[in-house]
Amino acid sequence: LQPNTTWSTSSNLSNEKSGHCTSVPRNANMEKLRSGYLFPEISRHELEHTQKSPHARLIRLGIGDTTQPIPDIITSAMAEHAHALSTVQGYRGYGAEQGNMALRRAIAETFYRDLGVKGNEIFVSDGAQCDISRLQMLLGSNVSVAVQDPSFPAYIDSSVIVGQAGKFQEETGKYENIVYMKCGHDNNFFPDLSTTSRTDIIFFCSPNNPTGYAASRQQLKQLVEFAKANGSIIIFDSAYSTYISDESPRSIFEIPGAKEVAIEISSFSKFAGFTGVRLGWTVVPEDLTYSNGFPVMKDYDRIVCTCFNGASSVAQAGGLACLSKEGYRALTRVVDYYRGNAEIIVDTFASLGLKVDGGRNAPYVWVRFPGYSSWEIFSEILEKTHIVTVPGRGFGPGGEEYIRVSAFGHRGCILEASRRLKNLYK
Ligand SMILES: Cc1ncc(COP(=O)(O)O)c(CN[C@@H](CCC[C@H](N)C(=O)O)C(=O)O)c1O
Repeated sequence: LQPNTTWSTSSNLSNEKSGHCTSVPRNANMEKLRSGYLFPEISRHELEHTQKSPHARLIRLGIGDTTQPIPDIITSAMAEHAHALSTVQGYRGYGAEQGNMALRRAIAETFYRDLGVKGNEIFVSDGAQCDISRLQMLLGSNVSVAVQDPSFPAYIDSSVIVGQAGKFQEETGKYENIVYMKCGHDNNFFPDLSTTSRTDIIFFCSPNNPTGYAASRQQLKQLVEFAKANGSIIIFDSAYSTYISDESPRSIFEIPGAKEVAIEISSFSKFAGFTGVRLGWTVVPEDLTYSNGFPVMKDYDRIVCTCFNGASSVAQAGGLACLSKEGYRALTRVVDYYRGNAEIIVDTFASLGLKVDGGRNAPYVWVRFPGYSSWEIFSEILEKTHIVTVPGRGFGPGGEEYIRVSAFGHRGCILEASRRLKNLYK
C-alpha cells in the first residue's frame, strides 16, 4: 500500500465466505488510520520482491531489527532462570507487575545514576512500543499531542487509535489535532518552539528515529522550559541512547527540572538485541503531577496492574545480566559493531555526493534524494540492488525525499550493500 491508500470503509463490506456480519460497529478511530502500520508494509514489499526475484540475495536494511547474537553471559542467565522453573524450589509464578525490584534498581543505577531517578519510578515492561500504547491508555483521548516530523510512526498511530487525532488531511498528509514539529536540516533537527502551539503531550525521540539526530543539551533545556511554561508532559523516547557517541544527553533527566515535566521510555531492544526477547522500561517520576496535583505515577501503576501482568521473568533475568559489569561490557562491543556499520553506510552515500544525516549517534542513516518521492527511491533501490530500506515518508510528511537505512546487519552484508549502492548511483 502506498501512503495515500485508503482502506476500504467497512460500511459496505460483507463477509465474502458466509455473508454474515456482526452488528458490532467498527471503532471509528481505526477507520481513520491511513494505511497499514509502516513496518509490516515494508515486510510486505520485501515479500513481493522475493517472490518476483526468488534468487536475489536480499539485504535487509529496513526494519531496525538487530542481527548480532546476544552475548553468552546474558543468554546463559536466561537459560539458567528458565531451567530453574523446572524445579520445585526454583519455580516462580507471577512477578511484580512493575518489574523485579533488583532489575528496576539496576536500570536506575546504570542509566540514571546521579540523576535522582529511583527504582520505584521505573516500570519494567515488554518493550517501549508496548509502553507507548499503555501511556496512551493512561492519557486518554482528550489530550492534545505534538510529535516530531519525521518520527517513529507508533506515536501518531497510537494517538489516532485512542482518539486523540482528528481526520487525516489528504493535502497536508497530517492528522488534525496533532501538532507536527518539523525537525529537519533547515532547523538543525529541532522545532522552533517560539512558533510551536501548546499541546498537553510532546513526544520527543532522541536520538531521533529516523533522522538519527541526537538533541543537544541546550535544545533539551529549551524543550523542558517550553513544557514547564505550557504545563505539558514530555514523553521522551531514549531507545537509542546507548548509540550516542558525543556529549549529547542520553536521558531527558540530565536536564534540571525534567522530573516535573517528563516521562522517559526506553528499551533493551537495540543495545542488547532483545527485540525478540521483549524488555523495556518507562520512568514516571514521583514529582510529575496532573493539573489537579494527582501523581501521574499512581495512575500509571494502576494501568500497569490492570492491563499488564509484568515482563517475562526469563527476560528480566536476561536484563539483569545485561546490566552486570561483564554483560554491559559485552553489549558495548555489539553497539560498537553496529556503529561501524553505520559509518560504512554514511561514507557510502557521502561518496555518492548525497546529503547524509544520522549514523553518528544512532543506528540509522538518513539520506536525501532531492526531487524524488521516498517511495520511488525505496522501490528503485529494492528493484535494482535487492536492498530493503524504509521510505522516509513513512515517518511523516517531513520524511518525503528521504530514505532511512538501518545499520543493523552483518558486516559482510553492509559491505556488499555499499558495493551495490555505489554501483547503482556512481
Ligand atoms: C524510537 C523507537 N521506540 C521504540 C521502538 C520499539 O522498541 P521495543 O522493541 O518495543 O522496545 C522502536 C523500534 N523501531 C524499529 C522497529 C520497528 C518494528 C517494530 N515492530 C516496531 O514497530 O517497533 C524501527 O524503527 O525500525 C523505536 O524506533
